[in-house]
Amino acid sequence: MSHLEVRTVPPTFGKAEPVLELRGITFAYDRIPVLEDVSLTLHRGELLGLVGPNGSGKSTLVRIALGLLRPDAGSVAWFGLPLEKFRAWSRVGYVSQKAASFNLGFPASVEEVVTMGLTGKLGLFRLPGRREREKVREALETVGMADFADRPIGRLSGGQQQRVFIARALVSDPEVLILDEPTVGVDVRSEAEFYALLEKLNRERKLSILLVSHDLGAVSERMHTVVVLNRRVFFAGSTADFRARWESVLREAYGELMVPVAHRALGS
Ligand SMILES: Nc1ncnc2c1ncn2[C@@H]1O[C@H](COP(=O)(O)OP(=O)(O)OP(=O)(O)O)[C@@H](O)[C@H]1O
Repeated sequence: MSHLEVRTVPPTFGKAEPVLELRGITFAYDRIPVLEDVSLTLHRGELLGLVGPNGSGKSTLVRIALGLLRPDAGSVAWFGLPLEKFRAWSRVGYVSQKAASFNLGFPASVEEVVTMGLTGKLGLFRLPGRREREKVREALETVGMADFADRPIGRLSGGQQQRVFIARALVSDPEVLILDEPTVGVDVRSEAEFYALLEKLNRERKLSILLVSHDLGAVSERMHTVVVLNRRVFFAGSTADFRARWESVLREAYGELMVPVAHRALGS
């Protein structure tokens, strides 16, 4: 992927409004420490890649950001409001790691699955009206899945399912999207399309995106900023800065073994 243009951080990020701010997050499952003094800021309009080896605490950090787990220390703020006071969750779209391995026997149609993304706005038992159905269609069009609206979700490929789950997260018009390893089990072509979709959403809908990923190559080329996590933060900055010193960062964060692998992934 080395032929792709390397993006740098738009200089406005430093001044852009923070969408999500994690400060000094420390967390342990029982007594096993998983995160130590982790800070991370996602600004408006930023494409941020959160990378780290297996078990480095990425999903845990996301779950803390979403208020699904309570940190032992540190704070979370959304749009400048402390998590405890933040209620406007329709501003935040989330696609979990498990979305790509959806139960193939699940009978709901693509349209129904995306409509579920409106539950917060609709209430559980109200049927969607014309306006809501338009929103669902619009979200499916954005991800290129409008032709599949009537198809049972279980009869789609992993990459197609992933797009449907992104549509479900988009249907409430969020300002930020959190994606936890959504390209697991997806082929290279779908992966390239996936990054193109993220760029489109960022450009056209001004979405801020936090992407959890293992793919150092794609993240360092397609995102604006990168955070390298392994219990603590080993790097946070622009992808251009990361590419200038990735070898020492990865040696520290992942260990020596990762360096030759990363050489291939980063195409250098
Ligand atoms: N519910 C849990 N109870 C106890 N330990 C857990 C739990 N969930 C995760 N862990 C442990 O916490 C650590 C961090 O896990 P986490 O899922 O946050 O890592 P990750 O970086 O997202 O990993 P991966 O890249 O493999 O998805 C791991 O050692 C994991 O085994």
